[in-house]
Amino acid sequence: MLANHRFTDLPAYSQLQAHYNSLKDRHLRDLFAEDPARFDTFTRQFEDILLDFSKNRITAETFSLLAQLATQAGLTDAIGKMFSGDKINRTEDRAVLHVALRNRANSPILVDGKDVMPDVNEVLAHMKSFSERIRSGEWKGYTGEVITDVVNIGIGGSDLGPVMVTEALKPYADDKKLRVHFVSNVDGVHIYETLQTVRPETTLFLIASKTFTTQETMTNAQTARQWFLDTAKDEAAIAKHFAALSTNQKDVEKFGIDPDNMFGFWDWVGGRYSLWSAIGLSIALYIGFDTFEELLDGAHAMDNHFRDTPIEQNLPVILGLVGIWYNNFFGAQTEAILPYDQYMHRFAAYFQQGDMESNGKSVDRDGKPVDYQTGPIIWGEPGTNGQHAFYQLIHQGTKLIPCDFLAPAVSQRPIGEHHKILMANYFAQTEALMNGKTEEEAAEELRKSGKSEEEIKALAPFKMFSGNRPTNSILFRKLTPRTLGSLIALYEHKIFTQGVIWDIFSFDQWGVELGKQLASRILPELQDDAPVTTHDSSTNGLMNAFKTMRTE
Ligand SMILES: O=P(O)(O)OC[C@H]1O[C@](O)(CO)[C@@H](O)[C@@H]1O
Repeated sequence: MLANHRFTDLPAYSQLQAHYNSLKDRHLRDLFAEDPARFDTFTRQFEDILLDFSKNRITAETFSLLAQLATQAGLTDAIGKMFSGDKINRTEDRAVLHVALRNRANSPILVDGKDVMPDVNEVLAHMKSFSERIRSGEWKGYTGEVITDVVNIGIGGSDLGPVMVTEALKPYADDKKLRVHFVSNVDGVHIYETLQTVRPETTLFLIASKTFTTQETMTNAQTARQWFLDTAKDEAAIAKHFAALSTNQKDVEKFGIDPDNMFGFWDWVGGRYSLWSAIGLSIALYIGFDTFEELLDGAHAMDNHFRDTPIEQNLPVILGLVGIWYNNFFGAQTEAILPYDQYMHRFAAYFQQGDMESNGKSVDRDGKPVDYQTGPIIWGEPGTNGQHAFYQLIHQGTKLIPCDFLAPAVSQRPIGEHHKILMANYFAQTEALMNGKTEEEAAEELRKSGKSEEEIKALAPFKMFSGNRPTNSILFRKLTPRTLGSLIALYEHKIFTQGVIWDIFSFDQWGVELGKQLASRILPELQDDAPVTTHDSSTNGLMNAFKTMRTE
């Protein structure tokens, strides 16, 4: 059981508060000028991944106080408890063991006295044999043709991870053995458009749902089933074209999926942490099982680092602490994740769920309302596209937006000067955000461009940049499966670190239930033309307008 604490009662919290008051007006320019070794002081390396957190509004004292905050919150103990299978997800009475899914050391991990590793290994072996049969063409569809397309039907954690990873690791699917498609939205448009591009004879559907009850997924799955049967005509053919990735064997069988095509996982796998489990089958099919294992290896290596490394050297902990510094002391509301790698274009979207569904909580572990900020709003797009969209606000707006800049040193597609141009932008952005441009510098530039003193006076205030805007730079050698695995685990453990320090439960998601409940209450009311009167005037009014618009 994790010991509860009140975040704002931790001794380091008040020390940080006082320290914040003395540091808040200091400029990063000055911090760099004062300490020529700042880069060395605030850089950490893990395998091929370099984390430079020197462009943050911190000093050695800040860092030491933040580390004390983590210690006082019992972080080391909490990490140990997660890794040893304690039921740290108390509101659901579950262990939290995505680390077991990639426990390449295969050391026993006990839940209720039973080692989970044999089951993990059995499902991995099933995924291996299944994916190899499909990829080699040994597995045939009901007409004897090989499978060419895989459609993963799932939503949230049963979609975002596989989408993000298959996009990120596209170069590892250059053998083009299979195409993968993802259907998540219950909007019929999504499945319609996908089904336009595939043939029933050569398509494998993966119904990915931990619970196998999610309305969106079950609706899409039934539509896919019907579409398939419209051509195949024979229910027996389903066994060759449908597989289930789920913890709910009973409902999988009810759906008519062959138990041999079911890939199980367990209640101790959170949906948003499940890409390493059976939910990753679309990944294994796309890049091959051996490459999928490299992804697991990378995550495992980061797990070991997180579990075994002292706080001040621990990359996920550092990211978590720096985030807390801005979230709880500077009052920053959001954090941007900005990958300078087009293959990582869904990385921020993936961690929107990862972070916001985990730490978007407002009661502490005692069930009491918190009186401090918890999880940040996560957002971002790949560079350089973001530069031409929202960076204006990051550079000159009124909000403080801490940003993570991620980039590979080696491009997967080295074409001409592209990568150097991309990286020039990567380096330029963090430098610009840190230094800014003073009004005098702006005036001098205008003078050089031949403007009159009057014009200079009028324009300089618009052309100056305050700077002092914090960034982390995460530079890695190349976006290999191993590195991607490590990067994902890095952010997962950052989320864990922050949840522990804020004393909240990061592994439930009750906040998504109310909308689901109301949607199922509303659905029957949309089945006829009768006026709706059971809700507030806005909801009644909108539902009645909807009915009218459909009949006009
Ligand atoms: O895999 P399932 O059970 O269909 O759930 C899908 C998603 O729905 C949620 O429960 C709520 O959005 C997520 O946590 C989960 O990833």
